[in-house]
Amino acid sequence: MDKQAFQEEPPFPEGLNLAQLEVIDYDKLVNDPDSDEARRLFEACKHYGFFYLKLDHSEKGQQLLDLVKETFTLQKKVFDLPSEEKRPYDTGQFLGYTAPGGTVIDRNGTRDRMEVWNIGKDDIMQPGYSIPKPPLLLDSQKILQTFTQSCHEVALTILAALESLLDLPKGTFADLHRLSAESGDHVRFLKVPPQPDTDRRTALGEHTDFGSITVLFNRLSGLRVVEPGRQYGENDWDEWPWVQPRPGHAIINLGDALVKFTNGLFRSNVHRVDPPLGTQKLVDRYSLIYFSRPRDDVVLKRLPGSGVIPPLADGVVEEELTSKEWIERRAAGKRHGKFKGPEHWDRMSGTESASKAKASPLVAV
Ligand SMILES: O=C(O)CCC(=O)C(=O)O
Ligand SMILES: [Fe+2]
Repeated sequence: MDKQAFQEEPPFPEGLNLAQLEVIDYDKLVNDPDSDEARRLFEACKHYGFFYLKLDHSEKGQQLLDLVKETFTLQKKVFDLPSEEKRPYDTGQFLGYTAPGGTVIDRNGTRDRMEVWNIGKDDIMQPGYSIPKPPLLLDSQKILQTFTQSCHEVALTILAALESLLDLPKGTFADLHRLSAESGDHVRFLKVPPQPDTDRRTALGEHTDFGSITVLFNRLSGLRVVEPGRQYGENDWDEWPWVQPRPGHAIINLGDALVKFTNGLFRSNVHRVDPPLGTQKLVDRYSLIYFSRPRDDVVLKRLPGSGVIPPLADGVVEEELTSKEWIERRAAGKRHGKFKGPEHWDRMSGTESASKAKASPLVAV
């Protein structure tokens, strides 16, 4: 049996230019946050800002993989609900349901080719929140809670290893990302349906994630990233490397908050989702994602007290934006009805230009 293939999915297409991402062992990070593995993680965060997290040979990791399987089944059932049952939950807000074509994916206002359900962490963990949901999701509170706790733990484990190498006081990141504090963390169900051969387009446009650590599970081709240091012209759109999902692994990427905390030492890589290729183009593409973000009230600025984080350049004054304000600004006009044109789009951007410009070489550990 090919260990790199998902048995229940059509095979990953051959001959694609693949992103060469590091593989980091979750078990080693859990057991020794000061190991060589942590140093490799640190280098991967400076270089690609994306890496694989190997989960399948530890008990904790395997528990998460079992949950992922269960949650994939749940999301399929949720998206299989008839449109009229889903539509009432599409209120134009970031959290809740977004029907296909409900967001714009570029500065020209092109519509997406995906279906999304964003479920807030506070809604999942705090019973009083209760954003309206269909019975299927209300009945699944327990599995969503366990998935949230498990992914949050993954994020904190990664952050603890990074914190030590950033020479920050122990517990800095744990405090900035408390599970019990209000924050923009959320679970995302994402479905990209097959597209006709005559009209195939990017499903989710290029972007950086807004928060700290993204824990992503997908099974098909589609995800594409920017190769560090490579400058892409308009015509090189099809040269972005593809990320091949690996059974037993999560794909992890860093978001804007970590770029801001580290004054650009870490990279929040620009990525997008194209329709799958080969025989994978015939089936629905699902992803299951946990976005971890700093507490709502945290101001996204260079963290003090580290000799490793580069100092601000002379004359640079950082903006005073909280994590909540940052997410609102970035998400604000992406809903189709709220989009106000290319300049408006540019004002919603995050750390994309820094991500594309910078290239820290991968240092071997
Ligand atoms: O589906 C994927 O592979 C990536 C999705 C993504 O980048 C996102 O939802 O922010
Ligand atoms: Fe993303």
